[in-house]
Amino acid sequence: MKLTGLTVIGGGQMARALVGGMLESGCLDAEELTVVHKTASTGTWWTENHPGCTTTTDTVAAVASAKVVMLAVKPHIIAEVMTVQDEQGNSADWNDRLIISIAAGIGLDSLTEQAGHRRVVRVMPNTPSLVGEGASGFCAADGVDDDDVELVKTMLESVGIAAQVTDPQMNAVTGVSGSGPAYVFLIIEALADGGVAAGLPRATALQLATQTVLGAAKMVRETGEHPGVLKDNVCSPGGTTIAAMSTLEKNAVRGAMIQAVQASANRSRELA
Ligand SMILES: NC(=O)C1=CN([C@@H]2O[C@H](COP(=O)(O)OP(=O)(O)OC[C@H]3O[C@@H](n4cnc5c(N)ncnc54)[C@H](O)[C@@H]3O)[C@@H](O)[C@H]2O)C=CC1
Ligand SMILES: O=C(O)[C@@H]1CCC=N1
Repeated sequence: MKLTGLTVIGGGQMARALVGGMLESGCLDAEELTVVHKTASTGTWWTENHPGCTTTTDTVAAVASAKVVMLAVKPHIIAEVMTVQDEQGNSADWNDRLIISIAAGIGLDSLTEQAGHRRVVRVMPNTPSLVGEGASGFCAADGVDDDDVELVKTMLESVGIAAQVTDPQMNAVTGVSGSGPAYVFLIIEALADGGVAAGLPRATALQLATQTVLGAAKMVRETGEHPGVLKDNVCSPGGTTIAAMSTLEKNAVRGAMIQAVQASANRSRELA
């Protein structure tokens, strides 16, 4: 299934990753994409990186020409976008369009009220969508039919995996996978720092750290084993790893990670 008539409002980091991944996967052609941007440099980025797409600052016209509208601005800009008017004072017509919001925190009740209809899907994607390894959660309002759900799943699965959850669970999705790449980037950076501290050249340490995270994630996914079992398999009795694990537990890394997820989920609730 190909996506046609997509207008994306806000062409920043997440739109670049998600829509960039969809274009790369072939689920969307650049000719079917319109990006509404605020700054000239963002418009230039899209036309240079995805030739064939349309860029504009006219939200009202871009909504009028769309079948599907993706809201990819910061949460506090959503209300401004939904009530935008053009120079002639015409408002955007959100009717007859599937609305997909990727804004953290903004729930379906608020989105449907602002859209004036209930054909609305809330998505929480993540930036690895850019390389086809995204993890997205989504929930749909009751005006969304099975075809729309299939379309959204096709779109998200073209860049990774997609899990359908409830609207309240979207905050937890934000804590785990929306914000999650940042935690993992921090871990990779810290692993590499440790390698440098132990005497490795920076480039070698970063290469080994990156591949280790990739390999460990792939093992969990492909073996289906519980991560605790896989961890135990690395810990030789009296060996190096259990010495390291003891240090990680003393420094409460497990608790820190749980609290990080909760902090992100709580912040997502606050953004509502
Ligand atoms: N960055 C991430 O990893 C993720 C972000 N999100 C959500 O995606 C949304 C966008 O976040 P980012 O891409 O990180 O932010 P960003 O700041 O990189 O992108 C937002 C873009 O919207 C533009 N913009 C502002 N007002 C506008 C308007 N009236 N019309 C058109 N464009 C306008 C800005 O100039 C900017 O280019 C947020 O709601 C965020 O919660 C969701 C999942 C992950
Ligand atoms: O930090 C943020 O608010 C956004 C939402 C999830 C990831 N980035």
